[in-house]
Amino acid sequence: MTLLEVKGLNSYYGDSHILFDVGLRVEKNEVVALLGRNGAGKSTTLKSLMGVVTPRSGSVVLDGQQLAGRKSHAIARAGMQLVHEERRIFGSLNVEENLVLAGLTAPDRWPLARVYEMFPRLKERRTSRGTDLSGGEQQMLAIGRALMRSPKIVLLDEPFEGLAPVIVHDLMQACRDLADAGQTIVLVEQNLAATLQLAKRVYFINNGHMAHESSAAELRCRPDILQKYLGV
Ligand SMILES: Nc1ncnc2c1ncn2[C@@H]1O[C@H](COP(=O)(O)OP(=O)(O)OP(=O)(O)O)[C@@H](O)[C@H]1O
Repeated sequence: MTLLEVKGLNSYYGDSHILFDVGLRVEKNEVVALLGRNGAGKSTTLKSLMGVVTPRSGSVVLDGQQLAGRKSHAIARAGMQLVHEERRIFGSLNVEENLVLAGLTAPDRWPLARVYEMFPRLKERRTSRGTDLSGGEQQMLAIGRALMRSPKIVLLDEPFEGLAPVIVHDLMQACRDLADAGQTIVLVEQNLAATLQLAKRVYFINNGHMAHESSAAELRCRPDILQKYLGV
């Protein structure tokens, strides 16, 4: 079943046309990745889905509901969550307060215990303030906050960026558990190995245009595609 269907998305920053008729589809329970060179438009795509950037035209249908043109808070209520690259958490609040606050206005929410089961590290650190967390813990908290709202779909913008390999390993495991539990995810990530381990399908975006779609399995034996769209 298709959970998210995006068609003909055009987004701008001021007069700069950034996304050109972007389209993509995500099945329920699927992990889909969006890859592309720096500045290709990956973050802008996620922001356009979430209403952080308002697309000038196009359609974003989540579970039968048209979301294009709506405000982010309305899109969040409809079941979408974006975990920003810059991990928006409250530094002065502790882990548990951050989580509880995230769930407060949600129409539906995960029990705290379920987030702690997914991220045991957050349970250990539940009384620590946001500012006292490591980068990896902050990322776990940012994802945990999104999960508190029981989203139909989570958009992850470079979750592994700037993290030490050992932390990436732990976070990867948590993301895999999340995917195995049926969470639908759209992932933007520079770490190709991690992306291909998590995602089932991959879209390549090039200069704001959706350029190619491939299964992760195919990509593992087609370095030419990676070379063409990522230069790696
Ligand atoms: N707030 C902004 N105002 C103006 N232009 C922007 C803004 N944010 C991004 N851009 C431009 O839009 C284009 C797409 O940027 P975007 O951040 O979506 O790319 P990306 O694929 O996520 O790249 P990266 O991997 O470097 O994060 C780039 O040319 C970028 O310079």
